[in-house]
Amino acid sequence: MKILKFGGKSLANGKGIKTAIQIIRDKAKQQEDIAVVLSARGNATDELLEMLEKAAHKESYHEQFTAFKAYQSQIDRAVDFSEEFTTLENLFQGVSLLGDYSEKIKDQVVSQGEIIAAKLVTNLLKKEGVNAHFTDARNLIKTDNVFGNARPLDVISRKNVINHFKSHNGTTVNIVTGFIGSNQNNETTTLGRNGSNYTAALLANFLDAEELQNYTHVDGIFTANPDLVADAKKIEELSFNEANELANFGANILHAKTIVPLIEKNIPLRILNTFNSSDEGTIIKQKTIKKGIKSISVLDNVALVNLEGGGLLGRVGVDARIFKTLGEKDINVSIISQGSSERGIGLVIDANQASNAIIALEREFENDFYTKDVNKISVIDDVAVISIVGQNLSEFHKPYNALIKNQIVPILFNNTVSGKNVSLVVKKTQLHKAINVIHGQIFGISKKINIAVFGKGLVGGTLLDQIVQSKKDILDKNNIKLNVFAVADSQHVYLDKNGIADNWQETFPKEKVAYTVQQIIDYAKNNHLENLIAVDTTASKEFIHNYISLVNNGFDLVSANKIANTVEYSFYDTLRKELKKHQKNYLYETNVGAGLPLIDTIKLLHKSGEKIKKIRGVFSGSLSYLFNTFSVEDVEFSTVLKQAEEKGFTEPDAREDLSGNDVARKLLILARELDLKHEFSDITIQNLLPVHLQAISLQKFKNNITDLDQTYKLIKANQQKNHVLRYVGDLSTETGVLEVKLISVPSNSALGQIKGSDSIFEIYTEAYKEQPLVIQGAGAGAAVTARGVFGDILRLTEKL
Ligand SMILES: NC(=O)C1=CN([C@@H]2O[C@H](COP(=O)(O)OP(=O)(O)OC[C@H]3O[C@@H](n4cnc5c(N)ncnc54)[C@H](O)[C@@H]3O)[C@@H](O)[C@H]2O)C=CC1
Ligand SMILES: N[C@@H](CC=O)C(=O)O
Repeated sequence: MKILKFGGKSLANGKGIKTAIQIIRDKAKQQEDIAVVLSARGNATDELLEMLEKAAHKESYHEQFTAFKAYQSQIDRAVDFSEEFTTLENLFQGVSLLGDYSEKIKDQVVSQGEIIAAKLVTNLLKKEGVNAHFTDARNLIKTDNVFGNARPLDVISRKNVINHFKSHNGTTVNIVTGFIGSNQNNETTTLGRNGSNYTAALLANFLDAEELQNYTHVDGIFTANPDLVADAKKIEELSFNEANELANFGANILHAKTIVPLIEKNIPLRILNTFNSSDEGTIIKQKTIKKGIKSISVLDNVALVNLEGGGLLGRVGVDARIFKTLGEKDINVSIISQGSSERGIGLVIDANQASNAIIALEREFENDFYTKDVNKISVIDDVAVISIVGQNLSEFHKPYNALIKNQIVPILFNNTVSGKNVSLVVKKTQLHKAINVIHGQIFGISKKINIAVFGKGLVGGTLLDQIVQSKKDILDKNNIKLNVFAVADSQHVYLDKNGIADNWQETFPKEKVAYTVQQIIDYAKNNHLENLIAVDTTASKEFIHNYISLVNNGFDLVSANKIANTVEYSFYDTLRKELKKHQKNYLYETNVGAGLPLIDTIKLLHKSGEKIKKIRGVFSGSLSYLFNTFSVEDVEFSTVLKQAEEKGFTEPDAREDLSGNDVARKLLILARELDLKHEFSDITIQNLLPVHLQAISLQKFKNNITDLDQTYKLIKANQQKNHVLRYVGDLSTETGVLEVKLISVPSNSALGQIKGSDSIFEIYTEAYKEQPLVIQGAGAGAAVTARGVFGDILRLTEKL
């Protein structure tokens, strides 16, 4: 036999009840041996309780009652509910007169919901030709006298059920009311939370069913609550033990007491979706094939009570007193944590009981306060418990590290001795983010990286386009979801927590709003965005002052902007200390050589102890292009400069390149990588700009750009034969000299032979003494730079 159980939503008017009837009918027609257990339909239980409350407060419940009756009768007007409706009317009237009600009355009221459901379904099935039999569970499930949460009496209930099914067998399909029973005086009782599931589990146990099929409105048990984690996936199978842990820790589709009768008889429980008949659901059984982490569940209506005191050390019986005190107040402790120093004990309890718990504990430990053995009993009531069911402790460092990287420091930990369940208490405000971080980490379904791009000019804009083009591939290949939630220029931002549109260029002007960086930080916080990266593709001297605040607020940094690495050393140093303190990363590979792997190589050589003696080369892509072209073509200097600008090689203000500042910055960045604490002012720079073009506005400079032509014509003409101009940087760690200057070199030398916008870096080390290690390639350009920034982002995603 199979027991089928249908929940309230599966029996609601419309598609629910229609489909439920079809499912039962088809199984009956296929001569499956089934019994059906039903909850109240739709929101009937809640509505009955609301009306009862209204009656107790002498408020009018009549309108709601009329609507209730209409809803319940709507599907089949032939069913006679007069007995149930009259019972309810009488009960409400009585309660209204008294202005109060007991748990016993409440049970009589709510039980009508299940009775009405079972009567209706029986009738509908009969119309479909099924030999359905209305079965009132009050005649079968006998309970104690605890109204509202009655405990079934095993022996007598078992006997009643077996006898009933003996006399109603064969083609009969028993339609049983869930949730309700009766005591020895035949007074109606109810089985408490998840009571209908409990009835179904008891029936399965008493009748040795082969399976219990629980029809719900979801496809099964998920790796996490899909309302909180968009990436949550359905679990195919769970063991009873895992289901039990999930049940204990808030997976409200299950309840521990409903699993026990199934474990006893090894009866599988299948969670199915009434509305998705093609889905196999989740099966819960004794043994499963797949091992490992199965699900994350949450308890969010909890409080953490903390009892602290130096005098607790070595004292016998403290825990016993705590539990006795709480037990007397009927307060259940779901987690206890005590350090080996015994100076503090943390207890997780239901949030609604926190005040009672504090009052009771303060009373119990009153004398211990006087003797100063206990200093403090406090409560943190805005906490939540996340339980990772199936989590092996040996693997726990992964989600833990991910939490810390996202600035979520759990308040308390707890694990089961079997090592298959770890629970964390976190601040409720961090719950959403925490559960997503853990889920992404342990299921590896896809790790979501939330990116804010500051600066949407040449490099930033190209980067955004590259992300749009590649994000699907990256998701498919690497399981990484790149979610750009903010794009900003100097004044406006376009925000979307679910990711900017692919046509962001068109959307930006429509969606943009004025902003401060703090508002973007708050946006990320309020939307629980995890794995945050801020990308600086500005050339701004001001923007870098946001770096520390971004780092403090959980962002890792990627930057094409060279300013932060080249302002005074104290800033450089402070930023690194903040990064270390917050375990954040700052990647800036494109600062020198655009997309070339230069900084990484230098770092690696330096870290490995290889002494770098000298770095020399053409550091600037734009000046490389400028002099490569100008040296060999008969063309004006200003014309080539304009071409370099148009090709995106120059800085937003090309004078940054011509002044030598940009190359000097690159030199300084490399020097600092080698632990030289140089300042920008320590660099000897040959400025290629005549004085009158240096301090004027950018526009004026552009208008007078041809003023450069005569000077460079002369310099070019005065060179030795077969020589070309190159603007080079020279860094000597031995002398500490950093120099940038224009030189003339033989056209067949290494520097003389470079083409286009190529940069070339010659790295002389102890191992690479005579023949330097050479890195050469495009040293500027939006596409290569954006690709380099993208590379940094991807490098970071591996660390997150
Ligand atoms: N072009 C190249 O080959 C390379 C460029 N870089 C660096 O990339 C950076 C960007 O260069 P481009 O894209 O050519 O510049 P760009 O001028 O085209 O774009 C800069 C963008 O930053 C925005 N911006 C300015 N101040 C801002 C602020 N405070 N907050 C937010 N946005 C702000 C501007 O509105 C503009 O959209 C520069 O720092 C440059 O040194 C680095 C390596 C190579
Ligand atoms: N303007 C720079 C761009 C890269 O940093 C250069 O020309 O090298």
